[in-house]
Amino acid sequence: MTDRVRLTEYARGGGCACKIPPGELEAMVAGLGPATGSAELLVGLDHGDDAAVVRLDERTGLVTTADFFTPVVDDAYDWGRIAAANALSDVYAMGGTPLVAINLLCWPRDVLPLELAREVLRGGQDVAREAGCHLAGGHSVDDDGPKYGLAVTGLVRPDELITLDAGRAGLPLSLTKPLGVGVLNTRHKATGEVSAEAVASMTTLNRDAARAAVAAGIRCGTDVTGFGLLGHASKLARASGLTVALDATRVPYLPGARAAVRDGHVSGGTRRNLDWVRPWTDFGSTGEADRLLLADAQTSGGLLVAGEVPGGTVIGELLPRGASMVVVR
Ligand SMILES: Nc1ncnc2c1ncn2[C@@H]1O[C@H](COP(=O)(O)OP(=O)(O)OP(=O)(O)O)[C@@H](O)[C@H]1O
Ligand SMILES: [Mg+2]
Repeated sequence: MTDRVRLTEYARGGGCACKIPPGELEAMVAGLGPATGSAELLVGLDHGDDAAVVRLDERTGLVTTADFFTPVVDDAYDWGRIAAANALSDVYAMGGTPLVAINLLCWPRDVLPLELAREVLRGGQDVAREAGCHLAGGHSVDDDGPKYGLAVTGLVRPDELITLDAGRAGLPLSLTKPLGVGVLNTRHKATGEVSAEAVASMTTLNRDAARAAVAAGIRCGTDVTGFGLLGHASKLARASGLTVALDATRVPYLPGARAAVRDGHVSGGTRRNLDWVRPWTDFGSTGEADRLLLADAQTSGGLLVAGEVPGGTVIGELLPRGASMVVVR
C-alpha cells in the first residue's frame, strides 16, 4: 500500500509554495508587537527575519523558529529529510547553530498508513542527526492533509547574528544553492518525474554555508524559501534601506529548471511572488521565463548573503536606495 501512495497528491500547494503569500502574511501579523517578555529581544517581528532571537547573556542568543508544510515529493523519507533541512535552515540563516528540535506532524490517519508517517519522521531524524541537533519530541495532529516540519531552538553569538537589516551599499550578494527546486517539484507533482539534483539540493543542510558566512564576517542575509529569490531579496532591500541589483545571467539553476518553466510547471505561489515584487522591481528587458525563475518558490533553498562566501555564487550587489528597490539586469 505504501508503495502506491503518491504523497504530493495530498498537497494543495507544494512545500514552501503552500505558505500564505508575503503581502497577506505581513498584513496579518502587522501590529502584533511590541515585545512583552522580560528577556531582551534581539530579533523580533520588525522585518520578518528567519527566526526570533532573545539574549540569554552577553555572549549568547537563543534562536527559535518553526516550519512545516505539505509534501513536496512522493517519497516519504525524502520529504521528511527535506522538511527538516528546511526548518533547520532558519537557524543557520541567522548565523546560529541548532541545538534541539521537536517534530510537528499533521496526518490524515484514516487515509494514509502510519508506517508512512514513520518514514517521514525517520527522514527528519536522520537530517537532525546530521546537523548535530537533538530531535527530542513533537506534536501530532489528525488532519485532512499531511504536513510535517520542526520547531527548532538554537544558539547564536549576538555579535555573529545575520539579519535582514544589516546590509551596506557596495557589498556583493551571494547565493549558496542554485534555484529551480520549485518548478522541478511542481513538475514532479504533475508527472511523477524525480529530479535527483533537486532532492539532493533540498536535503543539503545550510550549515556549512552559514559557518562560512559567519567566518567571512557576513552580518546580513536570509535563506531563499517560499517567497523566491526576488521576494527574499526584496525583504532584505527593504529592511536595509537599500536597492538590490541582481545580474540574472549569473544566477545558477538546477538542471531541467528552465525546461520545467517552459513546460508550464509553475506553482501559484511562484506567480504570487512575482506579482508581489512587481511594483518595486525594475526588470529591464528580462523575459517572463527568467522573471518566473527568479520568483520561483524554493523549499530548503540556499542562503542569500551580503558578502562573498566560499562555495557561493555572486549574483548581484547592494546599492544605495534608488528609484526601484530591486533591479534585475
Ligand atoms: N502566524 C504568525 N504570527 C507571527 N509571526 C509570523 C506568523 N507567520 C509568520 N510570521 C513571521 O513572519 C516572518 C516571515 O515568515 P516566514 O515563514 O516567511 O519566514 P521563514 O520562517 O524565514 O520562512 P522559511 O521557512 O520559508 O524560510 C517571520 O519573521 C515569521 O516569524
Ligand atoms: Mg527563512
